[in-house]
Amino acid sequence: MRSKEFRNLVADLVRAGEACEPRCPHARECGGCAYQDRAYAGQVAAKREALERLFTAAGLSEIGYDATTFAVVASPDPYTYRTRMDYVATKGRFGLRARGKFNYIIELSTCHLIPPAAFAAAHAVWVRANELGLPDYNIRSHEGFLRYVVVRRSPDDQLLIAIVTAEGPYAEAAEELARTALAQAGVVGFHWLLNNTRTDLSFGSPLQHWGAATLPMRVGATHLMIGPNTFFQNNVHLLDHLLAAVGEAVGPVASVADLYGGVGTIGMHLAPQVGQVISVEEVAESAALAAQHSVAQGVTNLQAINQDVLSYLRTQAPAAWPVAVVDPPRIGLGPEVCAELLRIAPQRLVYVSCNPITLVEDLRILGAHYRLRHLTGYDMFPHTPHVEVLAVLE
Ligand SMILES: C[S@@+](CC[C@H](N)C(=O)[O-])C[C@H]1O[C@@H](n2cnc3c(N)ncnc32)[C@H](O)[C@@H]1O
Repeated sequence: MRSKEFRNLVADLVRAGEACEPRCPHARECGGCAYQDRAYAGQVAAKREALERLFTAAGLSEIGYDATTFAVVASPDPYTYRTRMDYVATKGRFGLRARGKFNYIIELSTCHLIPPAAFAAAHAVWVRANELGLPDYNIRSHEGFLRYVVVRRSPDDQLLIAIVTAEGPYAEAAEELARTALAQAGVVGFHWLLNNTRTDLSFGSPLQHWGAATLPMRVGATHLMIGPNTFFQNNVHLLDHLLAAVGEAVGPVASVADLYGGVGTIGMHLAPQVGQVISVEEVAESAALAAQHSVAQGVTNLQAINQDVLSYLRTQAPAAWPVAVVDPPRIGLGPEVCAELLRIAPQRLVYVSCNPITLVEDLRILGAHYRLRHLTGYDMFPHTPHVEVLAVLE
């Protein structure tokens, strides 16, 4: 099954579920939420059914998949769950893309994917930008300045705001936007990021910041920090559950490789229960934050390595560590990383996947030497077709 086919299958199954009144007035047209008009329990059941069909069609039962025990864990709250929202500023509108229409932005007066205060802070920056006469960015003609207002939000509702802009003579206005942002409830810092390319990305190189440079993210007993560009797990309500399941799957081992380690969210969680964590991450800023987190909290058994996973694996001897956790981006591990894992052959692989299609491709390769011991879905992205899966192989 291809990604598009899987998305369509999820959509068809969700649409066949029980209807409900969406909480958001924009839900029927906004691309941010596709399924708010379907009861949440039905959304979770539909994702379970879609995954079950995917895994069965892929023949995963040959490596130990058991449809009778497979479940998808619901988000404790399907609203206000996100740690990041990227609102587009273009052609006098501030909001998200219309469903199925890349170039049309729905003007949002509210958004239920983040807490009201987080939306209000981002919106206040947009309102002030208009008062200052700051031109927004035209995504067709590529003229203008303000491209995105990004809000990063911590589990305890502190906020980091960023504007992503093209180049322009607006340093004073940016300063004024920073003042506005920092006056909003919960905002600890404001970043000005430059994206001077034609590529429509809500990331950019840091130009200047006001207030705190990073946002404190407390996850369970762990204290982490993220910058405006750094990856962080998406769902504040379900993250503890996912981390607990990863911890249980890893167990009290001598060492664990945390591959695609990011800022150390999983590695720091595992550090108290294992002898050593080796966290491997290719983005320098994230790897540096993982190292800072361990130093700041007196964690002496986490080593943060700034390297591409494949090149790191090529330096490792067979049985280098008894357990590896892999949490790759949507493209998955791919054949080369899988081949290296098969060569090193840790006793257990704990795979956190944000893309079931690439997970299945990787599991078919890893199935040459591994059996599936556990498979659970996590609905980290309510109201969207996305779903996370945790797979444990031995
Ligand atoms: C899905 S995120 C997981 C991050 C982390 N495990 C967490 O829980 O926050 C994937 C991470 O892999 C990193 N990454 C992507 N490709 C990589 C590669 N080839 N080698 C190392 N890290 C990579 C990304 O920068 C990102 O931080």
